[in-house]
Amino acid sequence: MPTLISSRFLLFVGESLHLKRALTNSRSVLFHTSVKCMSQGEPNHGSLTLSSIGFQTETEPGNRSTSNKVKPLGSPSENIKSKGKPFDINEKKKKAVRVVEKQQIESAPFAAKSFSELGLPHVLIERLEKEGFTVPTEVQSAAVPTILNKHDVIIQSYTGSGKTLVYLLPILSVVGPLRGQVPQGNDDGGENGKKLGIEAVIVAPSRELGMQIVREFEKVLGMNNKRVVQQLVGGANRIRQEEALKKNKPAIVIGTPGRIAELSSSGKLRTHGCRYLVLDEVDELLSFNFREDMHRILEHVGRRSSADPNSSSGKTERQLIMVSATVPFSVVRAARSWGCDPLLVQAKKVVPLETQSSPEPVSLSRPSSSLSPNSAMPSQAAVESLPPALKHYYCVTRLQHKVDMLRRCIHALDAKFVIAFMNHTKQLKDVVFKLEARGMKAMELHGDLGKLARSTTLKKFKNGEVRVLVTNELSARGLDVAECDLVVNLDLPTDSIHYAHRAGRTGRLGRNGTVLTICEEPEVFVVKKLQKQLGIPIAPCDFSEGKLLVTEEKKAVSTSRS
Ligand SMILES: Nc1ncnc2c1ncn2[C@@H]1O[C@H](COP(=O)(O)OP(=O)(O)OP(=O)(O)O)[C@@H](O)[C@H]1O
Repeated sequence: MPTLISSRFLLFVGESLHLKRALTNSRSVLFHTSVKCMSQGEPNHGSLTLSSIGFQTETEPGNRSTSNKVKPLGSPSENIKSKGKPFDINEKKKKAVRVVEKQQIESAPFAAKSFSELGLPHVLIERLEKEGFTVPTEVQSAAVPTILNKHDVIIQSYTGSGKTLVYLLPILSVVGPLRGQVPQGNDDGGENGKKLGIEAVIVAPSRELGMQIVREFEKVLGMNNKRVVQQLVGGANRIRQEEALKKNKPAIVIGTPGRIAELSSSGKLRTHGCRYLVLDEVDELLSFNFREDMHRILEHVGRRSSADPNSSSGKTERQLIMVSATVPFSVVRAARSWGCDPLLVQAKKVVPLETQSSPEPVSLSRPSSSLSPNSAMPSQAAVESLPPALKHYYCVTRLQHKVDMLRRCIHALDAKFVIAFMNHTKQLKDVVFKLEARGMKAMELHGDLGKLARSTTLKKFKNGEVRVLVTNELSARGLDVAECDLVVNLDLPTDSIHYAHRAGRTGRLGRNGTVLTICEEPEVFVVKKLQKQLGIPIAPCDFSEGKLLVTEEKKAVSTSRS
């Protein structure tokens, strides 16, 4: 059902955006132009070549591209220079142009040995090194140069592979005090003391994820430059956010769809000059719940590139960056609607989106998907969404013994940071009570708690005061607790996408991690189907004498850590 609804939302957004254009002015024709722009290229279903991504030495019609030089990936300063020029968003006649430098994607360093290979400014690399970031991950190696070359992109890579830095680095290369050609010490985000307004909007589906992204930006920016970024998450004091926007004039805002849309509607957040729109956990942001807010954001944050080359709206062409570990076909469709010639970037490949032609069965994301005939097929949306080193198990027990099984598993694996997922908020308290009664420190985390309670709980979990975080889908996406060594499904996730995001809270950035699904006998076939959809082994297990025993094929093999 959620997929059906979200695809309806997409149709609604797509239709209404186009309809609006058609009704308001003659720009309706331009929609067709932009569609053409997306389908004109030669059919190419392999890796990119210069011609397949439309490399040309002439200026394209309209103002889409004005650059006629290909810069090799190894000339960082050139790359930065060409796009770092300040622009005056108030000068309406002078349309802001996003210069797309076509690049030879094959030369992307899919496993760069250092950040300096990626075309980032020196001052930014220095900051990264100070914070302990020395070697880029594979997806960072592939995606950072692609984004620096101004392509609209979908970034798909498994959980915990560092997708936040994938967009953070290109943005900070161009926006704020660490950008390429600005002398150090000028922390106003612009040249000659001029403020440039909001240049990047980053949208995340939950407050926790929004705040986490803010902290990642602040970490890289350093203490003295924190004010370049402003959080705009829901639940926080709106007046204070408005005052901070006025006073600090941040270049980058990060928030949840509701609060960003609210501030935009009230005129307190001006984003027409925005150059980057990032949708983190994009498949979640496309859900029905966010439809109106996302519609507002997509309409008001910059201007879709090539949507309207002759527009006099005064809006800047924005670069669209969509990110998730799971990319259902709805995201591909959305990227085609809202972006221009978007590329799909994965850890080891960069391909044009036209190659993603076959929509997966709609049933995939439905809660009932596990029962559908197609559900035993590997899911394009969810494969390669999980770190390969994760270990997956399931065990069978009665409903009333689930918490006891959870406790036995924690002891057997000597797990220190455990996240236990359930489907219904009301049941979380009961599990916390049972664990605490047996001397195991636990706390619940869900959306009905206030902002302060949520952040206090998370803080206590992160600093080790709480061993088990009992939570619902709220914590399934994006939450980054490096030490988390065990994820337990006390209730089955609704589908493989939800399984992937829950499981991905452990085993982050190459660490070890275990995922245990505790189910009842009649649910075992669902686990088998999840296993096939995700393309991973989920081994049956049991716990005996403080050890985890794999019970497959009647063999009992001890895999205890101790
Ligand atoms: N190159 C790097 N070197 C060291 N640490 C890194 C690097 N890149 C990212 N990290 C760290 O790895 C952790 C995971 O990164 P991040 O949360 O961006 O992953 P993700 O792919 O977005 O995960 P998810 O899909 O679950 O949201 C973070 O703590 C981040 O600071």
